Amino acid sequence: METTKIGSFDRISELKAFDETKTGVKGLVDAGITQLPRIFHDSPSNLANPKPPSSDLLHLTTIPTIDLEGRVFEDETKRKNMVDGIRDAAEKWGFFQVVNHGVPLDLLERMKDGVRRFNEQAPEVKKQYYSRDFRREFVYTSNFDLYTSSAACWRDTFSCYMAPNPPKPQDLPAICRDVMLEYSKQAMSLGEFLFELISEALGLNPNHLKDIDCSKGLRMLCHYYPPCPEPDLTLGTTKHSDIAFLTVLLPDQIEEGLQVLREGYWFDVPPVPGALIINVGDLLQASSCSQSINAFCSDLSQLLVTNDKFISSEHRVLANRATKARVSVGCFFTTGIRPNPRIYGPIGELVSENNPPKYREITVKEEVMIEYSKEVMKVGKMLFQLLSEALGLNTNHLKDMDCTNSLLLLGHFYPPVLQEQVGGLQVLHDQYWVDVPTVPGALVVNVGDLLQDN
Ligand SMILES: O=C(O)CCC(=O)C(=O)O
Ligand SMILES: [Fe+2]
Repeated sequence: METTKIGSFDRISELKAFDETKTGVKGLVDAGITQLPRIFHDSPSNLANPKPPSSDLLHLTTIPTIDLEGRVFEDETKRKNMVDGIRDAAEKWGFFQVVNHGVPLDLLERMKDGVRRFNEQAPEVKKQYYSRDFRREFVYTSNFDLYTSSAACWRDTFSCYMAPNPPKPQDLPAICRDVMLEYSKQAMSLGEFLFELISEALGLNPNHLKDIDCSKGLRMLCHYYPPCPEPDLTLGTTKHSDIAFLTVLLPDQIEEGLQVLREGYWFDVPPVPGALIINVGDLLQASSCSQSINAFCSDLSQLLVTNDKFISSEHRVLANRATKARVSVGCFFTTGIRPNPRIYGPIGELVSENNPPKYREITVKEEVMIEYSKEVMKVGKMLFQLLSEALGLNTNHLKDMDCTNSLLLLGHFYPPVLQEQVGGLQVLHDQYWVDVPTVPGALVVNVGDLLQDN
């Protein structure tokens, strides 16, 4: 089928042409396209939407909703119910919704309006923020992984680190500046309260997770999912788990679209009026991403802190089949860009003779390695598809032989002779050493012994 064959059209040129418009998928909708461009066509296996047979639904219903009423009044019985509810949800789903969370409902609406307004303003204004340079304070882009994923998603996003060092107001677009600053403060305060409840749910002192800085860094990702002309051929966000301690997600109440993977089935997250969706991220404790990154990286990716008590579930967003845009705002509690990396590892109190530590300690720098290795896995999968086709085989042939199952990451440092962009790598070709030229932003790929030995 043409849509799954990555090598059957000039994908890179089409990706570049799309990227250079700097107006994202919203720009395609404005141009009136009625067919989905090929760069967005995803594979049937990624699009599959297996639902559990009805008998299985008895024990797997839906993600729980927890009432946080009493957050302000410090009601002890209510607090115990919250803690119990969170423990159960975080162990079984890694996801829950919260109502009566204390964030003003009109602020939720104003925040979503801010995201809509940014994306729906004149293209010339938006374009000045479009970039793939994530060192910038505020970045608007379409698909962070545009050039590395096997299919682009029907989604545009803007993002910004809001804590520990909030941006200067003038670094944020005027159209959503005030509401971003106001909403992120509220999300921080809710997050701090949730980290207290989560600490208690783990049998720890309420301040434990706050004291190890889990609630200090906040990254905000605002997504815009315009109506998709062919929503059965692509996704809004592909399957992933969040690289964070905890995520507070403000969903659009109108449309469903977010799904959580549990026991191999995709569960829709139902809209609950006024609710925020909370999910455990990889740093609080991941289990799912470990399946994709093995070998050396597995003990890094299967992170830490709760020693497997809580799960970081994989989730995705279906392409928007409604007539109006769907928006969402994710607030990710993360270690952020911290000058002195602190070490995270399974919390001592959660480790015992019967429950030995499953993960070793990692530093924040290793968190970057995990993020990088996840990206490299994606590039690798795409390259193995192209290599299979180059060998005249079925696109998935090498992947099906498990060639993409494990990854060994070696970080080399050559002081002080070699410098970045200076080169140094040589390949023996016809008995001559040929320099590998430096190409800015490029990755060097080579065939290994296992793919073909001579
Ligand atoms: O848009 C959504 O509902 C979810 C987005 C998400 O999962 C993410 O940004 O990590
Ligand atoms: Fe996510």
